[in-house]
Amino acid sequence: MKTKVTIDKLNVHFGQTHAVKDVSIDVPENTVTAIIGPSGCGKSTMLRALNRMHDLFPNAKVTGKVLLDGNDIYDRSVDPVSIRRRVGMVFQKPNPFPAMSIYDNVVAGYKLNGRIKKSEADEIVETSLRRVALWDEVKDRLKSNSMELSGGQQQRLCIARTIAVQPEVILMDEPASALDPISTLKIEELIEELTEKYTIIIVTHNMQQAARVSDYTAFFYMGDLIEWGDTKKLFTNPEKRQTEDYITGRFG
Ligand SMILES: Nc1ncnc2c1ncn2[C@@H]1O[C@H](COP(=O)(O)OP(=O)(O)OP(=O)(O)O)[C@@H](O)[C@H]1O
Repeated sequence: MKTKVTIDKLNVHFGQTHAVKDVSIDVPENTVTAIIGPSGCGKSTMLRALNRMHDLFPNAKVTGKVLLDGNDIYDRSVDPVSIRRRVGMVFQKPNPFPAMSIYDNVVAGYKLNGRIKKSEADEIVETSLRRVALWDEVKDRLKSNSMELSGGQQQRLCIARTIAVQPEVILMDEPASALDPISTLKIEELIEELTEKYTIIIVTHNMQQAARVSDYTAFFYMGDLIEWGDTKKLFTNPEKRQTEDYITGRFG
């Protein structure tokens, strides 16, 4: 299987805090990798290092390498904006642009590439909304404000906005933790479908969710990667004692 993202001896510091410690992981293409671990162990920090979001935090220092298709995204010649286009992100709380319609939200990122024809925008909106299974629910009110949607619908809209720019990798930071069980199920089903086209890395607090949606799991503890590998194996026959203690609920 082709490796899409190679994380090689990655470290992230915030001043004195060493949040991610010498982490190396290979992420195979068209799979879901879950990042799990107790609060504060560095999951979100790890995720944000994968599309250079830390460039936006003046106190963050990233060392080591992150390769996308073999090329270092931290290389000096690389424009971080182009990386964020290839590596999209979905956040914990649905964050549609509040002043915009459903339609405009979907094409918002795409339009940054320059002016587009209405027919092209129409097609992107329909394709993206169909892919997140939201089209039938909203096709008759595309010009309504996005805030009129439920939380679960808003999150699917945000995923549609992310995929509209045709990324290669999608980072998801607890994408379902603010949602009810039915919306959560829809997001989980969607994640599975999206692996046909994308490589997905998801941070989740919910171990059942990690076990349900992911092919590979990485367990972090206090900034260290304790163990990573096949999800079924990690949850049934972990190699490290700390992993076993965590997945059996002995701490965290
Ligand atoms: N912008 C920042 N400035 C300073 N310290 C930070 C920043 N972001 C994260 N940290 C610190 O880095 C460490 C890891 O935080 P991170 O948010 O990655 O953990 P997490 O595993 O995602 O936690 P949670 O599950 O609670 O969201 C923590 O000690 C946190 O306080």
